[in-house]
Amino acid sequence: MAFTTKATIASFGGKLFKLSHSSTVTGTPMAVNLFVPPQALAANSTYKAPVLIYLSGLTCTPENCSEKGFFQHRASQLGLAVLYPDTSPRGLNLPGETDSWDFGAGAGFYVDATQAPWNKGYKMESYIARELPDTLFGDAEYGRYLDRARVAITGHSMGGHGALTLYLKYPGKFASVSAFAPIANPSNCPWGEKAFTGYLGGENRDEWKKHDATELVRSGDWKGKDLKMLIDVGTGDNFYKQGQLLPENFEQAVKEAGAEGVKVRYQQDYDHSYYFMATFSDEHVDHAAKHLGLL
Ligand SMILES: N[C@@H](CCC(=O)N[C@@H](CS)C(=O)NCC(=O)O)C(=O)O
Repeated sequence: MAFTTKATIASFGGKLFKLSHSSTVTGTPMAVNLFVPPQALAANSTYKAPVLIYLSGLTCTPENCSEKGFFQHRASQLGLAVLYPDTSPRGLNLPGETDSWDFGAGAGFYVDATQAPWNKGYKMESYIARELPDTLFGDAEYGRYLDRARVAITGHSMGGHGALTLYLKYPGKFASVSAFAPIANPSNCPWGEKAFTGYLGGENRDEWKKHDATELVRSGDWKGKDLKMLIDVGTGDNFYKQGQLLPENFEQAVKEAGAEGVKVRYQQDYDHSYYFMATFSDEHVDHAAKHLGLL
């Protein structure tokens, strides 16, 4: 069994499993929470739940969204599993790793670092896109609840950047994508510039483009393609007002690329907090469920 079960918690008729496993990619133990809906848990059930991966934002662990995002509410009704990974390796003890809240621990940015010392373990792209799903779906205890062929992705802020970029980088891997307040053009905002300088190198701006949702849309052949994408941004979000998110740049790139199926909604007065996610999580679950064949 690849996972150690730290806790099992009843939630909305299903179970939230708090897990830990040893990651080869990061070289550390990784915490991850998994919500399994009641349909898959019922005695003698052969139901395999499709999976929605939720990528969290800066400073988060798997707990933030499990406790106050309320994705379990609608996921339980529809028979959807939700996977909440961590946002970085923990405990590598790299110099400066815990000095700031927007870089290093809790701020892995869902890229594979190329720069020392971060290239030792800060490989969150490989971890989320490959190692975690491979390990989970192959696991004797937890894999049996899940349908590995039906996976969608969502995320918040840094995790919204992760969801959009992984979706665009790995066509076909995820049935749909959604995002709350995503860092949509990291090459042009302070959070992204700091992270990409540290993880990818300040001189490598061409490399940055491969990890920037706006640039990935700009450079790809998306004309007439249905991107199956839902994005919500709160107009009362201070990070939006400070220019950290830049969803308008993303919208402009989508328009120029001629892509279809991208819905960006500006939600009046909502801020950057989990009050915002909890308000719209049912709708983001429905978006994923539609593309996973559950609605
Ligand atoms: N620590 C930062 C805020 C960081 C922040 O807002 N993080 C967001 C993601 S970008 C979050 O989800 N925080 C955890 C929470 O609200 O539970 C500050 O002091 O301004």
